[in-house]
Amino acid sequence: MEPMIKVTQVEKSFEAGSRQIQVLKGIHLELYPSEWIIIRGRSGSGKTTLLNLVGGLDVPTKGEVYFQGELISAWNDLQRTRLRKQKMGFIFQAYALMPLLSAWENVELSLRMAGIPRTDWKQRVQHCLELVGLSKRMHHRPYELSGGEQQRVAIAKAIAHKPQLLLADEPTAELDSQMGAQIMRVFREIIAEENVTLCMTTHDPTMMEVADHVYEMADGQFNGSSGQKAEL
Ligand SMILES: Nc1ncnc2c1ncn2[C@@H]1O[C@H](COP(=O)(O)OP(=O)(O)OP(=O)(O)O)[C@@H](O)[C@H]1O
Repeated sequence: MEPMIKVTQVEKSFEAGSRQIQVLKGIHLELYPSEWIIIRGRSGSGKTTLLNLVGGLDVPTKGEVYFQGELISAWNDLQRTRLRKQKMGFIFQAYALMPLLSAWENVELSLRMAGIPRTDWKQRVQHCLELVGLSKRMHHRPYELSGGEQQRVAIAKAIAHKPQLLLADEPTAELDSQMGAQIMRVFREIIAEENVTLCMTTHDPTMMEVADHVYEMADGQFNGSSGQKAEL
């Protein structure tokens, strides 16, 4: 089977005044369809930088990033934006919901932005909100929801247009451990139901056993991989 994502010998440096800071120092990563991987590491180790490269938000200084066999690190901004819009969904630490819109309207907005025909909205919004366990809170606005519920709306939004790859940057950082575990269960269900592939970052050691693979990032490099799937 061909990997969905392949990262080969990737390096990334940033200019800081007259200095160059090398943040990624030779990363190799393969992510297969319907797999769930976690990139774990301390703050500043380079997790977000790597996720941005996998999601085509940025390009490496050296090395290659492939998506479904296409060398996306050589693509221009417009091509990468189009790819993100069609095939990827993003989830962040802060839930990024529209505060005046209900959960339902937030998910609907995501379908509108993705250019999905209006006739498909109702069924898809309902399905996504049910999938994240919010069937009883569909018409609540974000301020009427707990942090965990808001993050679940954000997940419903991110999967609404049926992306193949889901990228989640510290999705549980703002939540207590119980709500964090609930988000992990939601992810597992989404992978099973929607055949989505998930790449997420965390610095929480308790999250490790849920994924297919855990990559430990330290100072811009992987310390080897580990981790076995466990029951939630
Ligand atoms: N655009 C940029 N310009 C300069 N330095 C940057 C830039 N983006 C990231 N860095 C630096 O790269 C290093 C790694 O940042 P990154 O956000 O990837 O780490 P992280 O592991 O995701 O950390 P956190 O868990 O705190 O989000 C940090 O030292 C950061 O300051």
